[in-house]
Amino acid sequence: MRSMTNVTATDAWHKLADLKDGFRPDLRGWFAADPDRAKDLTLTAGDLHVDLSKNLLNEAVLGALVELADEVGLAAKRDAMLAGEHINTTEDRAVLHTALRRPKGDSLVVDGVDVVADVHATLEQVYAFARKVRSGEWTGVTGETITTVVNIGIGGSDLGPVMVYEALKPYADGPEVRFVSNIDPTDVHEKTRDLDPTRTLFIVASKTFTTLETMTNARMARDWFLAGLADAGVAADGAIAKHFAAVSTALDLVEEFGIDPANAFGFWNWVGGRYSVDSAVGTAVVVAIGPENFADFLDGFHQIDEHFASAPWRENVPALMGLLNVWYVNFFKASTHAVLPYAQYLHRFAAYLQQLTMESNGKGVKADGSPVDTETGEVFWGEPGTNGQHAFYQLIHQGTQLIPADFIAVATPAHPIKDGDVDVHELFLANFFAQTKALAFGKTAAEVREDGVAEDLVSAKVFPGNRPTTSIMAPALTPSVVGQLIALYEHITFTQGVVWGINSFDQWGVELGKVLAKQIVPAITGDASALADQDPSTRGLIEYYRAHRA
Ligand SMILES: O=P(O)(O)OC[C@H]1O[C@](O)(CO)[C@@H](O)[C@@H]1O
Repeated sequence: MRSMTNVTATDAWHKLADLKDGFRPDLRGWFAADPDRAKDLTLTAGDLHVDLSKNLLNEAVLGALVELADEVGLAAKRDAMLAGEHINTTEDRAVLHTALRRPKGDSLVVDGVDVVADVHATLEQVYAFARKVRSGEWTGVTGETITTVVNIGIGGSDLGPVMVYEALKPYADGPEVRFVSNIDPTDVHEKTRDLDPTRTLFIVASKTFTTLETMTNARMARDWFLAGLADAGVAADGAIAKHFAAVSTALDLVEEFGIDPANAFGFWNWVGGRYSVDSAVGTAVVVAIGPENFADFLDGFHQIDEHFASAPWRENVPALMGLLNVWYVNFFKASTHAVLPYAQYLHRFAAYLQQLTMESNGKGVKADGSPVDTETGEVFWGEPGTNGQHAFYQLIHQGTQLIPADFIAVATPAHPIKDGDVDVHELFLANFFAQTKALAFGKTAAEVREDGVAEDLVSAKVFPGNRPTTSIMAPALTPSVVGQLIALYEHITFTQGVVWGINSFDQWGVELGKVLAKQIVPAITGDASALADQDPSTRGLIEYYRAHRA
C-alpha cells in the first residue's frame, strides 16, 4: 500500500506552527483595527449564514489553512468521495451518502450501477408506505389505523431519525413516533407500556440486521405485540405483516425475522450508519413529517453538498470550519468542541453529532494502517442554550482549556410567543449574541474595577475573552435547514479526516466490546469456568452482580 503523506511535514503545517509560535489572540484589537472583519469572515452556504469572525484567525492563518487543504489534496479526496471511489479502504467500500440526496434524474454510475436511480426507486417505496400509514389506508390487524410508530434501532439507525424527528416536531402531523434503542429492557418497556398493539407499527432499522441491541429489542417488541393481541383475543394470523416494517441492507435477514419483504426498505453498503438518516433509515421521519417535507430535507443536504463540491476554499464553509477545527485541535491542543443550539428543537443535535464526528474521526491509525502523525478527533458535546449557560458555560468562559464552540440559531421561531410585551424569541437570541460577545471580548480587570468591584474579587470577575466561536444562523428551522446543518457537519468531519489522513468511514473501535459482551454472557448466567476465565476485576463485578441480583 502507498504510504501516506505526513501532514506535519507539509509546508502549510510548518507555516501554521510558526504562526502559532508568535500568535497573540486579540479579538478586541482585530475588530478595532479592521471594521470589515465581520463582513469579510461571514459566509453563506445554502440558507446558512456563518460568521467565522469570532475565531482565532487572521489572514495569515486563513491563508495557511487553505494551503493545507491544497497540500493534503482535499479537492481530489472530496471528488473521489463524490464519484464513488472506494475511499473506505478497510471495508473496501464507496462512501456515497451524498448520492442519497441527489435530485431525481441525476445519474451516478458506481461499480456498474446507477446509484441515484436506485435511491429514488427506494424513496418512492418509502414515500408510498408513509402515505398509506399517514392517510389511514394502512390498517392494523383489527382494521384500525396506526396511531404510534416505534422505531427500533441504535447508533446511526436511531440517533439520526430521533434527532430529526425532534428538530422537525412542528412539521410532524402524522402518527406519533417513539424510538427504542437501548438494550436496557426499560427502554422498550417505557416506550410501549401505554400503547395499544393493534394501533402500533414497529419499524426495525438496522443496516446489518444483526446488531445485538436492535435484534433483542425487535424480539421483545414482537413478544409484547403478540402477547397484547392474545390478551385482547385477537388472532395473530398475518398480524406481523401489518405491524412490522424494516429498514436494512440485509433484506434476507429481514425476511428470516418474519417481516414481509413488501414492508422492507433497503439501502446500500456505501451508506455508513451515521450517514444514513437521509436513506430509508429516515422512514419513521417520513411517516411523521410526510414525503414532501422529507424531500425538502434531502434538498437541504444537496445544497450544502453542491457548496462543498464547488466553493473555493476561502468561501467553503464546511472546509473552513473543518480546517479551523484542525487549527484548534493540533495547534491549541483543544480536545473538545461544543455545539450549542439556541433552538430547543435541536436538543438531540449534539448527541447525533457525537456519533457522526467521533465514530468518524476517533482514529489512531491512518488509512494506510500507519500511526497518525498528530492528534485526531476531538470530543464533540453540547446542550441547547440557554440551559447550558446555567450549567457548564462557566468553564468555557473562565476555565483553563480552550473550547471552540458553534452557536446555532434561527431568525423565525416556530412559536412566536410573548411574555407581556417581550418577544421571548428575542430574549432567547439576546443570550446567543451576548454569550458569543462575552466569549470573544471578555471583560478586563480595568472594566471590572470600573464596576466598583472590591480589589480582592477583581481577578475572579475577569473574563479573558479570545474564546473562539462560530455563529450559524438560518431563517427558520425548516426541513431543508435541518438537512443543511447535517450536511455541513458531515463535510466538516470529512475535511478533518482528510487532513489527518484517516479513514473517517470505518468504525472498528466498536467491535471488541461487542465480541467480549457475547463471551461474558455465560459467566454472568452461571457458567463457572467462563467466570474463572475472566480477569479479577471483571470477575469481581460479575460476582457482585450475582450476589445482589434480586
Ligand atoms: O444499523 P446497525 O447495523 O444495527 O448498526 C447500528 C450502529 O452500530 C455501529 O455499527 C456501531 O456498533 C454503528 O456504526 C451503527 O450506526
